[in-house]
Parts: sequence; structure tokens; C-alpha cells
Amino acid sequence: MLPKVNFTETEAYKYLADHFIDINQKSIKDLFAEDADRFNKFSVFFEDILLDYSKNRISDETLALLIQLARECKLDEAIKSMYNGDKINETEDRSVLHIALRNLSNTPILVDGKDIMLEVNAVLAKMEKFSHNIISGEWKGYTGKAITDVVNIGIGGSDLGPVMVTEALKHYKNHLNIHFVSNIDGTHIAETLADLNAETTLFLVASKTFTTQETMTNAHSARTWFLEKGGKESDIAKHFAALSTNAKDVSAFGIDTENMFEFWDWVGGRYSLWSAIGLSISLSIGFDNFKQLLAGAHAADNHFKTTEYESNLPVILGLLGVWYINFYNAETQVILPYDQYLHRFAAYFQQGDMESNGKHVDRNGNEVDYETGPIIWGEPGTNGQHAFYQLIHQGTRIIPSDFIAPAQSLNPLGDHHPILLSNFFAQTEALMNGKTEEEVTAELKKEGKSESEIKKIAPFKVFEGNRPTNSILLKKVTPYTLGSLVAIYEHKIFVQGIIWNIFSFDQWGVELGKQLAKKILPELAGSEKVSSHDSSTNGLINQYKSWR
Ligand SMILES: O=P(O)(O)OC[C@H]1O[C@H](O)[C@H](O)[C@@H](O)[C@@H]1O
Repeated sequence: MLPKVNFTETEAYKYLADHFIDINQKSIKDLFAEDADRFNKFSVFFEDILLDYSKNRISDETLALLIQLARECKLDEAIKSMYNGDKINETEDRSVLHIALRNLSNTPILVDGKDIMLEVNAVLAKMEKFSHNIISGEWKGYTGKAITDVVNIGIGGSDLGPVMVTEALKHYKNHLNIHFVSNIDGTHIAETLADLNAETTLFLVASKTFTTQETMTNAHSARTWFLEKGGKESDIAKHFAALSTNAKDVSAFGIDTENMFEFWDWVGGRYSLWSAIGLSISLSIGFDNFKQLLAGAHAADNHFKTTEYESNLPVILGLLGVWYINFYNAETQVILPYDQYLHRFAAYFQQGDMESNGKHVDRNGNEVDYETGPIIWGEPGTNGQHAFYQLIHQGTRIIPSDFIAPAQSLNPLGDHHPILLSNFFAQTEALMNGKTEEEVTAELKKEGKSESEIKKIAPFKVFEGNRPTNSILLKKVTPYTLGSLVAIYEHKIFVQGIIWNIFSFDQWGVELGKQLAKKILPELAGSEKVSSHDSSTNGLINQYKSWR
């Protein structure tokens, strides 16, 4: 059981509310001027990852109070509960043990009295063997040819993690071509299959439940395509594997359970890339690299579990988010990786964060009267700079921003990387310092503008500054550091869920739309007009029927 503390009723919250009024008088620039040691004070290393959080609207006192808040919300108890395998996903009566999937130390973790590490290791061994067989070409398709293309069919947590990681670690990939089909839109699978050869294609049907409409529909279409291209029912075992918790439906689909890679109900979909759902990753970069990914995450798990809050990256990131969301009314959090390989990182954490903490009922079942999970968004720099940074610099909203960059490029081409990183450093400095009216005036004077011209144009060129940022500087993007980085963000989400007293590991909010779609589907058949809905829904359905 998780603690159930209303954080707005804690001592720390009251102190923070008072403190907010004081600290709000000062700019981040003032705070730097006051304290020569600010960078050292507000930056922390975890192995080859440096988090610099000094460009935030915080002082020593803010941090101390936020840590007091975490203590009063019994974060330590909650962390212990998760690591012990307690059923902290109470609304689904499940443990939450993605940490077990990467527990390379093999310390026993008990669920219902059983050490789950035995099963975890057995599946990892099976993934290792399978990856080796496919990559080496020992595994043959139905005409005796080696596999060249792998298609992962899955959606949500059974897609986003593998997509993000295979893209992030593309530098480490082997000869296999990895494709992802998620959308129910027939275009996705049609365009993917168009260039593939059934003789050399392997499909991974990735679904925790093995009931998800999109995935099952796409999997059936893949099966039909395979049979139409000349494969026989008896060849399916050579070309289809399943990644699932649902053995019964896997065999009903016709996939040999020999080719099923199992995981368990204590793995949340959006936390499942470390499980059998990561098979496409292991196929893409090899099992040894996949294990490095797990090792990096495991190291971050140990950091989160054992490090005092003052130097604990997920705790600091989580508390800073609470500070902006609940005291500054920040609505969004932007993630800006200055690394092309990380181009799906923000998209991945849109599910990770928003499906976890997009909740408005607390752990006692009561509606909350404070804000919870932010809207997560972002694109890689510098693309974002030329698109939406205008609003971050001069818009009316406060947008806490995470800047992420590797010090070493995996493609050190000419002066690309120094140019990229000069932008990374410049942006957080600019967001903090802004540009005053005096500075703008001086600049315009230098350009030879007249007094009246200056007066007219100056207000538009002023930057308020004081916009908060975190900088996460990695030595290099490797399977290991990526594993650590992802795990740090996962635990940040956990910290925030605990403070907000919400359940972060269920996702009931996605059900209603699914239910209604099931009801509407049969109504789309035939040509008779539909009148069972509101006038808007009826009108849209009927127009669709007349146009199709
Ligand atoms: O893996 P599956 O059971 O197919 O589920 C795929 C996805 O669908 C659901 O709607 C959930 O919102 C996601 O958390 C989940 O990852």
C-alpha cells in the first residue's frame, strides 16, 4: 500500500507557499549574482550524466523545502513498496516491477511469495538465443532464406519504447531492417509491407493483452499478406513471434507458444521496453547491447533507491516539476534533446508521463483540487528553435524546459557538433538572462537607428528572461547511458505521482473512447442513417456514409 498524504496539507507545502512569494521577487540571474557557487550547488552527476539544475527559480531554501515535502509525502516508504513488489497499482491489484526486468544483480524480488527473477532470466535467455539465431542467419524462413526484415506490430507501450530506443541506438544497429506498424489506419501496414519479401520477413506481434484492436487487426492483415505471398499455415511458426502476457490468445492466433516471449501483469505497458517487448531492440542492436541498456537502467534504479534526495536525479527532477506545476501554474513540460538519434524521446515520454500522471482522482478516491501531470511535448534541437522556441522565449506562459545533449557525437562530421552544442548552451543562457530594454536600446543605437525608430521597435525585442531550464549533459549516447536516462525519467514520474497522491500505474482514461468505438463500428455498416447519438456525432457518421 502506498502512503496517502494530501501534499497541500503538509507543513512543507505551507512553507513553500510563503517562500514562493519571496523567491518570486528574484530572477534566476539575481540568484546567480548572489552566489558564486550556484552551479556546484545545483548540479549533480550520475556516472556519465550531468544534471545542471542551477538555472531554475530556486534557492537553497526552495530545495530544502521541496525535499521536506517529499519526506512528508513519505516518498521513501513508496520507493520501498515499489522495489519490494507490493501491489502499488491498487486499482488493478498489481505490483509495479519494471525494475525487476533490469535487475542484473539478481537479488530476489517476490511477488505473491515467488521470486520472479527466475522467470525474468529465463525470458532473457530465450531472447538472447532467438536474437542470435535471427541475426546470424541460422534461423531460416519458409524458403530457406535468412531473415532480413523485422516488423514489430504493436501500439502504445508495445510500440513507442522500441521505436524510441531503436532510433536512439541506430548507430549500434546491425544489418536487420526494423519496421514498426502501430496505427490501425491501413496505410501504415500497407506502406510497410509494400517493400517487403514474405520469405525473409519476421513479424513480432507485440501486445501485453493480445486483445488490442489495432494490433490484432494489423497482425491479422500481416498473416493474410504472408499467406497470399505463398507462405503456408505451417510456415507461420518461422515468421511470426508473439510478445505478450496472454498465452491463450497467442495460440488461438496460430502462433506457436515456442515463439512466444512472455512478460507479466506487473509490467506496465509504458514501462515494458525492458521486457520481451524489447525484442525488436535486441534484434536491432544485438542482445549484448540490449543488456547494456538494462545495465544502465539498473544502475539508475540503484541510484534512485539508495541516494539521498539532495543528489538523487529523479527526485530533484520530480520536485522541480512539482514546484513549477503547483506553484507557478506551469501547464507543460518541454523535452528538447540536442541529438537527432533522440528524436522520439519526447514522444515516448508523452505516453510515459501523461498516461501515468494524467489523473484527477487521488489515492483516496477523491477529486484533487490541485494540478497533476503536465502536458509533455518536444522536438529535437535545433529544429525546435526554428519552430516553437519563440513562445518559450517571449510567450505568456512559463514552460520548464529540459535540454539534453551528448558531449561526444556519434557522427563527428566537420564542425556540426560544436555548432549544435553552441546552440544547446546558448539557449538556456538566453532563456535565463533575456535581454533588457536598455540592452535592446544600446544595440539599436549601435546599428544607427533613430530615437523614434528605437522607441517603436524596442518593446518587441525585449526578452524577459527568467525562464527555467534543466541541462542534462551526457558523455555520449550509448545503450548504457540511454538506459540510465530513460530510467531516471521513469522514476521522476513516480516521484511526482507520489507527491500528487495519485495512482501512476493504471490508465482507465483510455477506455471510454475504445468502448464507444466498438459500439459505433457496427453502425458504420450499411447505408441507413444513424440517429442514436448526439446531433454532431450523427451528422458526422451520416456524412461519412454518404461520401464513402
Ligand atoms: O500491449 P497492449 O496490451 O496491446 O496495449 C497497448 C496500449 O494500449 C492501451 O490502450 C494502453 O493505453 C497502453 O498503456 C498500452 O500500452
